[in-house]
Amino acid sequence: DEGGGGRGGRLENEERRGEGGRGPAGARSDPTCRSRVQPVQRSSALLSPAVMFSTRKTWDIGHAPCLQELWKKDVSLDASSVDFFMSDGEDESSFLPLPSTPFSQRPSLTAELSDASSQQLLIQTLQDKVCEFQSRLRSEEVARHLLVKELEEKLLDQTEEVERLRSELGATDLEKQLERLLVENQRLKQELKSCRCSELQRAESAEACSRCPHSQEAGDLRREASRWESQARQRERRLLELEQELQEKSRRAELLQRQLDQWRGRHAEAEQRLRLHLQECEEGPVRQAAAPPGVQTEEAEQAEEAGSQKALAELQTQNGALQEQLRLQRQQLQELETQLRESQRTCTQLRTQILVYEGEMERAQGQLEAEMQNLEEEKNRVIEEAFIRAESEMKAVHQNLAGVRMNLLSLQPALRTLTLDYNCLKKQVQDFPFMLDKAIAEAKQEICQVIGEVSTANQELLRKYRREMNLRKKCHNELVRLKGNIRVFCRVRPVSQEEQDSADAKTLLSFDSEDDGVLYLSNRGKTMTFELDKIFPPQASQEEVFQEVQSLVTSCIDGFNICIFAYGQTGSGKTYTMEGVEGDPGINQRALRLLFDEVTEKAPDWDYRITVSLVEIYNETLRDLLRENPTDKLDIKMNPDGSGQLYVPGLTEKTVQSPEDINRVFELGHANRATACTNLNEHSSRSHALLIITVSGFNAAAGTRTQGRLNLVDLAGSERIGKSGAEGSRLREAQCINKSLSALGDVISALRGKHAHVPFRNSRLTYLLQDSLSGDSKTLMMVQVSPLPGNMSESVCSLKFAQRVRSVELSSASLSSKRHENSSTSSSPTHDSVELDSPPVTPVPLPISRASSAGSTLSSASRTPSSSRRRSQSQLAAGRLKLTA
Ligand SMILES: Nc1ncnc2c1ncn2[C@@H]1O[C@H](COP(=O)(O)OP(=O)(O)OP(=O)(O)O)[C@@H](O)[C@H]1O
Repeated sequence: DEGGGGRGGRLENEERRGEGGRGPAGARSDPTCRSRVQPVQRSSALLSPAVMFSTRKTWDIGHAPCLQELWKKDVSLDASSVDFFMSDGEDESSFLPLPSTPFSQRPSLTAELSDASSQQLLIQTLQDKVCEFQSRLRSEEVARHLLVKELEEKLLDQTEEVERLRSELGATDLEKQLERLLVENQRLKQELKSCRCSELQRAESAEACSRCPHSQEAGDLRREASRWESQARQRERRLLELEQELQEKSRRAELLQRQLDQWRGRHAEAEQRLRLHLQECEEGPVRQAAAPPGVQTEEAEQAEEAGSQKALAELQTQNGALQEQLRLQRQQLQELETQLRESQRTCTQLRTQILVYEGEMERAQGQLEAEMQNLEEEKNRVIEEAFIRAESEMKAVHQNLAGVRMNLLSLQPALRTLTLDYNCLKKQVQDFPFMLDKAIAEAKQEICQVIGEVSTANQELLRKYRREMNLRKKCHNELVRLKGNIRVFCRVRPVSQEEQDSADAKTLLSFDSEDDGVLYLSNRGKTMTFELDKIFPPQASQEEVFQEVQSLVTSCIDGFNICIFAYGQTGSGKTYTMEGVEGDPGINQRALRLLFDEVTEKAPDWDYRITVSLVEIYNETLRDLLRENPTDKLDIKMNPDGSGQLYVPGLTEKTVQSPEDINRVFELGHANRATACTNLNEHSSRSHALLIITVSGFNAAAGTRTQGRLNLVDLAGSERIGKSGAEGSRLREAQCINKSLSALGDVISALRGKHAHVPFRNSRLTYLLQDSLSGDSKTLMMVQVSPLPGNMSESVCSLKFAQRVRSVELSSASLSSKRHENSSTSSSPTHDSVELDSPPVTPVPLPISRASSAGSTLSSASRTPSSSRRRSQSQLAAGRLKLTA
């Protein structure tokens, strides 16, 4: 670079000196030549390094002289001949017609030189001048030869300089670099191809190892490789551009070469013209010398001298033209030098760019090699991992394959069986629609047949059911007729806490552990035995008591009329048994709840309606406790519908559908009973309280209707008037109570004695309960007894009342032997000694009524020896019933 720069600096200095040396003539430039040169300079400035480096041939511009030496020679030439050549400033056009002008003036010159002597002198002079001119021409020719030689040498030097510059500028290195880059490019292409192959292999291995955990890394590597591929493609494109630029430079060098050749041609033509002109100049004096002497005069000599002067002027003009040509050639040389400098600068730039590109290429190559190395290592690593994994997987697959083969061998028989089953099932499935249709048709036919049979059976069942119902009713009636419809229970209340503290707490009652129908009473050293249907000791719970009566309650649903009386002295526990206390209800609430449950159970077939009335009988006055004004008196009348049944006009009947309704009814009854008296406890002791439950049922399927009535009666206290010592209103109360209780005893006696007349009308109580006491109705008398010795007399009266009823019952003719046995038991010595102030029961033999009704049987839990005895009687009666049926 320093040598090139130095040469460039020297050339510029010499160019400046040359311009200064040429003076005004150098300042005049040919516009055509300038216009011809300038486009070339512009195009050379636009040449790119890529064109210059495209091929070496573009720089083969032939032999050229060194411009520096040429310039030095040119300067020396210019110093020796400038005064001669620069004497005239005519332009180039005046030089060209030079040969014609001397020959056109030469005949006039010959005519004027007539004088021989003068002509000889003139000729001699002219010869001398010609000789002088010839010598000068020769010298000029020599100078021109020298100039041409110098120009040729300059061209040679220039060519050599160009060659040298080419070598110095490293054209060969550039070509080597280019070749190296091409080789590198080929190598990169090969590597790229191998990378693509390896990528393909990697992709195949990735497909083979679809579960490879390095698939992500392989994807990254592929993206990196594609990035490098794109960079390589960019560099390839850059190389192509450089090649194109080099080709362009080559074309430019060829153009310069052609211009140089043209310039040489023009130079040769000019030289040829100069030679011809010199030859003509030499021939002119010779021809003049050949003309006849003696005719020359002084005038001729003068004319010849004028002609010589003119010729000399012409020669000077020609010399000026030649000088002008020389100046143009110098100018062209300067232009060529300028182009050369441009080329040198371009070469320098190209070299710099090449160095930069080389650096980039080396860096890129380094990066690419490192990436390739990394990729190769990564590829090898991934391949190794994949290989190891594939090996392990292959092992597992082989093992699985072996297991599968074993399974296959073992499964083949099963498969055959399954195939057979499948074919069989397939055939069955194919046949299934036809079979299904056939089965459906058969099923329809069977269903129709069964429906017909069921319908017929239903009709038959319905007929049988109705017959059975009638039979059942007949049997029940017969049973009632045979066994009686009144049952007598006794319940002994416990001693309260206050009563236990007193001295009178010792009870005189005892129970038979083996017979729940026997009660012993010790009085004055004597023991009385009372035998009833059931005796509840003090520890008997409300539930146990209700279990004994619930069969009676449920028979109400079947359409029977039921009466349950609580009989006993005041404070013996009647209200407790019937109503109960809070949290432990008595028979009333339990009966209603049981009825609800039974009705709900039969609901699908039966539609039941339960109504409730609450009535109080006080001093033979009937009052409705569910009425708004409970003090109103009610009357009992014969039903005007001609059914012969009684009814109470205006009696409130509340429909109950839930236990909540029951609670509301009882609360209302209690409230009305409390408002009608000053002392509720005393009032309740002196009045009868009746809960009348009516159950009406309708069976739509059977078309049957039932209606049963359950009368739950809490009777007034049964203590004797004499003992109580009552007077006035209390006496009247006691009389009314005695009257009604006596009437009840009379009615029961008449019913059991099957008297033609039953005195129902003797009291409001019996009159109101007439329908529930007559016919196939059932009655339970719950005799309440106090265990206290102080109440012993009343307890004995109550028990004797119950015993008498039962004695009458056992006096039936059908059971005469049993009655005799029982009579001997009951007529114990102590029995007769007890004073009986109980209601006046008519001592008429009553039918036996100790067994349960057809719709109500005693619970198995209460079966005792006594119960077994009673059961044997029931079986006997049932046998008779069967015979009757
Ligand atoms: N089986 C029993 N268990 C526990 N306590 C009872 C039992 N029977 C009665 N009692 C209690 O004895 C007391 C008197 O009972 P209750 O009022 O029922 O007699 P009563 O015969 O109805 O009297 P009244 O004729 O005055 O109505 C009450 O406090 C009652 O709680």
